[in-house]
Amino acid sequence: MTSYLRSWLFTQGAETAPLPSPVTIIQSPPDTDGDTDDGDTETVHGGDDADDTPPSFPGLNSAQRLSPSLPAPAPRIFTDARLMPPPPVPALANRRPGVSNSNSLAVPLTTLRPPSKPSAKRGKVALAPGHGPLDWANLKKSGEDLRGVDTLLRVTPSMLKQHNKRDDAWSAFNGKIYNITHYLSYHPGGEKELMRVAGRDGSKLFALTHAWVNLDYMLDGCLVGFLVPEA
Ligand code: HEM
Repeated sequence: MTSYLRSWLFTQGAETAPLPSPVTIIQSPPDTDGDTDDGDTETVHGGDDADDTPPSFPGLNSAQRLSPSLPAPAPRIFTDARLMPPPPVPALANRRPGVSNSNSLAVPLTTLRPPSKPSAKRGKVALAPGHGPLDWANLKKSGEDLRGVDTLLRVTPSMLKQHNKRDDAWSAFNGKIYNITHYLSYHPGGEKELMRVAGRDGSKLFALTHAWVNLDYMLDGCLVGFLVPEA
């Protein structure tokens, strides 16, 4: 093939025309029949048969070359958010304090209620030195008699009423009678507050003030007996 072309070139005016450069690209008119493999190559190689010339890109006849050169559209990049919608908001995130949620796994309503505003009346008092909670715990362990009675008693309301003094104070809490005399100076709310229930049933006031306090544990060494109706 190459030798044929070379001989053709030489016979067509070898005397006047200079020799073609070793590699010459000759652009042929567009192939009308679309047949590109018929041996009519567009490139003529000089020298040997080695073909190291990269192909034209885009191809000489490609539609890309024919179309007006428009800027390439920016690639559309889909982010994760576009491809995958955000997860649904969990039901617990929508809950409102104090509002019932039909979801059975919801936190119990009692824990969703907003905390009550602290009352202006409430407040801890400065306890005397040696009268902190740990001191009270140590006093209970000391074995000192905090009850003032030998055996547990059946206490009627009228009996209870007689123990309403600072140095002899009993009070009823949930059916149990406690001698609160020794505890008065250890009470974080102050003696005065605690004395309000001396000689009477303090269950309601206690529950309204600080129901979370473990009274039965704190005063276990002060148990006097049990509240019973009048005979
Ligand atoms: C004998 C039964 C009682 C015991 C064992 C007791 C025990 C306590 C304890 C442990 C605290 C500290 C609570 C805390 O830091 O969270 C406290 C605080 C207080 N208590 Fe009592 N209490 C008793 C009865 C009462 C009663 C009947 C009243 C009301 C008349 C009362 C009024 C207060 C007040 C106002 C405080 C301060 C609350 C605060 O920290 O804001 N306590 N009490």
